[in-house]
Amino acid sequence: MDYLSTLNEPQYEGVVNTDGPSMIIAGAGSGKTRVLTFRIAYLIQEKKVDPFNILALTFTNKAAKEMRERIEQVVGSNARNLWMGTFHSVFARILRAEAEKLGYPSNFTIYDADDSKSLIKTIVKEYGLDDKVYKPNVVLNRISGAKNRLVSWQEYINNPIYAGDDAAAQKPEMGRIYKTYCLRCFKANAMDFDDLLFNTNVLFRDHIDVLNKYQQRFKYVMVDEFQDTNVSQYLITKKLASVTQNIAVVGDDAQSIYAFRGANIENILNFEKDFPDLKVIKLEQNYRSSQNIVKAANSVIALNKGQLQKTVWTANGEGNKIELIKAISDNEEGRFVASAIFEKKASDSSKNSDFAVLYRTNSQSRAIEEALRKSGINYKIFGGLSFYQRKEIKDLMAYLRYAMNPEDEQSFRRIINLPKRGIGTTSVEKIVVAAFEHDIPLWEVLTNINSFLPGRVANAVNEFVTLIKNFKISADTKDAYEAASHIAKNSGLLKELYADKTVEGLNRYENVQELLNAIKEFVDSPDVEDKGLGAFLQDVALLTDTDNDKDENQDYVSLMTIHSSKGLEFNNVFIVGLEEDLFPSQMMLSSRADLEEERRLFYVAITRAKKNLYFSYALSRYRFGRLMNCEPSRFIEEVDPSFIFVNTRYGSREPKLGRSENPPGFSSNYAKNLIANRKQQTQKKPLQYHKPSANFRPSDISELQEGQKVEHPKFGFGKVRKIDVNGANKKAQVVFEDFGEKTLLLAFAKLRIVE
Ligand SMILES: Nc1ncnc2c1ncn2[C@@H]1O[C@H](COP(=O)(O)OP(=O)(O)OP(=O)(O)O)[C@@H](O)[C@H]1O
Ligand SMILES: [Mg+2]
Repeated sequence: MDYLSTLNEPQYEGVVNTDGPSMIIAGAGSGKTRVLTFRIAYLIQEKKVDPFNILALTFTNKAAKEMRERIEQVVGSNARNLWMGTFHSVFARILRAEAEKLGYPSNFTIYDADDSKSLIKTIVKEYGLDDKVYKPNVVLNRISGAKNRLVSWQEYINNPIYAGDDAAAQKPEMGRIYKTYCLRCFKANAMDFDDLLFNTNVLFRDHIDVLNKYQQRFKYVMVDEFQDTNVSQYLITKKLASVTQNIAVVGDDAQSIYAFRGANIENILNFEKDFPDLKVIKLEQNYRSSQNIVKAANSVIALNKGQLQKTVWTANGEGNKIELIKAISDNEEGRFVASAIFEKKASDSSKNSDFAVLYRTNSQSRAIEEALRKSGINYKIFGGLSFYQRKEIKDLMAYLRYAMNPEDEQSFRRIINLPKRGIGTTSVEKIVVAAFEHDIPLWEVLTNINSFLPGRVANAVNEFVTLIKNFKISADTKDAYEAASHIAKNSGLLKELYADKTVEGLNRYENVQELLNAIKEFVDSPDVEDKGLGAFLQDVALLTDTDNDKDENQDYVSLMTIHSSKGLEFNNVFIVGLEEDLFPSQMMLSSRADLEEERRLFYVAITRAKKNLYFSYALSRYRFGRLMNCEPSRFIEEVDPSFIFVNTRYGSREPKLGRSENPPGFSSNYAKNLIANRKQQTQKKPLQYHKPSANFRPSDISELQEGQKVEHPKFGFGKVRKIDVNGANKKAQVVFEDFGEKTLLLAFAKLRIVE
């Protein structure tokens, strides 16, 4: 068995000790995921366990897919029957099978965060409450928090301790909104993401026979990234494994980064209590990264007080130091990243897929994206406004969802007047309220609309009903692709998009075609058993940020948030935007616990790198629509400086922003300056614009030359780097002393030529 011979001693223990509970809490890159993968292969191949009896819970569907592929390499296609996926996808599947026990039909809809928010908005409005007090986001977070602690709306209302004592909880109507939200979801045959876990808990609590069935089925349970499970997820796992006790969990407390979403690090302690026969396995050797990277990561995480003691070392070579790059602006940062990738590819023939750019927030991708595009480097953004969040895609998806479930209120609202049928929002409200007040299904109101609305609108609704009935037949009788094509065509959506001949319109049309392609692919895939529309919709509803991996065979640089990068590895990693208030995030500075979570996030980012790691920061950046002056992140300074090298080749243009010129981490004064600056500047101010000189008069710039010095009324003095005569739009690229490079359209630019 050659795959076992590649394991070190404790990894081997983790693989072959398949009976009874075990837990591996170990540092990044030490092979935890690999142990789980091999353990499954071992169960199937050596222990002759039927894959049907194995359940493996991963953090993303992508991780599940990769594990499955690796297992298939060992055991062959037999691995297909494994149950492996995210908590949400596995339990959505169980809930579909058992839905009627909870009073749901099996074709229930899964509401995404937008659906949930818009439902909350509606409820807040219906109650005549102020949506500045009851912000949909805040309310949703609160409801989500309650569900993840398994606090039902009844408990929330009856027992104020559940509501908590923070500002959000003090709002008196929160309980009522929670209640109505749940009732409306139920009525719409819909579950939100948190319900998938909450309802699984209810199912296993109230239906012992069902629990027994799954306990017997899943004889071996495994959980990756255990540190990020919440209470609700933990309870489900615990219950499933409580009979056989064959459970293995792996994780790293130093990588716990979802406390803000209810992940509970105490699950590690609970696990020890709940499974007293536990075998604890330690992995200490990191196989992923160079010495420099491992040591740098250790030096950072050592600053956290609340960590379990762990050793992480590597036998890998020393490797290169971390390169630190300073940029004047976010755009320049993007260009540096692009140049560094370009040069690295040229020097050692790396592929695009060897690179990842990691950032704290999705909005940072813009500058990086632009620079990569200009350099002709293929890239892909994970997360953010993904394909499935685009309007035209959501529109068609709403039709598909509605054809499956005519009680789905959010989809109904989206499509009832799309394309326009003359059914206004007042009529829509009347319909929804009628269903609620009479306590009848929405579909019943629609099919008896003449009793509720006056003639003209009623006629329009009747036409809509006929259309949906027709769609329903096709959803019930055809495969997902045929049904979706039929619906796209006959709903009028495609026609409307086709009629729009603008570039955006064309794009939208192509996006819809692309969705149909994706459905075709789904239907054609040998891994898919159920080829119906419902199965496809469920698949899409449960996509996680890193899943959207359609063009797998292409070679691209990965752009993603650090949160999404968990568990992944790349030869070369850029951590960009290492600036105070961005990373660590401004919102995470209020308590030591929050700052420690940010630091763990930094640790996760560092440990994604195998060979080369780059840090970058910009001295100014557009945020919230304003140009902000930024300071380098404290995290840069927290890395032991002996592992860092300042790359002045990229960051050579010194800005004049009154900052300390010392690169972070290199001078003992640096920390003092940083602290002093931070105290002075608790509130970030936008950069001061230039005051034009007294003799400022715009010059005739039709003759503007490269190399000339100019004055701009806002950006001050600068030098013309390049003039671009491309068609009618003559542009100048000017490097301003204080604002970095700007591209100005000469037809509009007010410039004084100084010399
Ligand atoms: N014994 C080994 N021999 C060779 N390579 C190994 C060994 N163990 C792990 N690796 C490799 O090290 C890398 C990290 O392993 P893995 O992803 O399983 O670590 P992990 O502990 O799950 O990391 P993370 O905490 O980031 O999720 C992988 O490329 C894996 O193939
Ligand atoms: Mg892992």
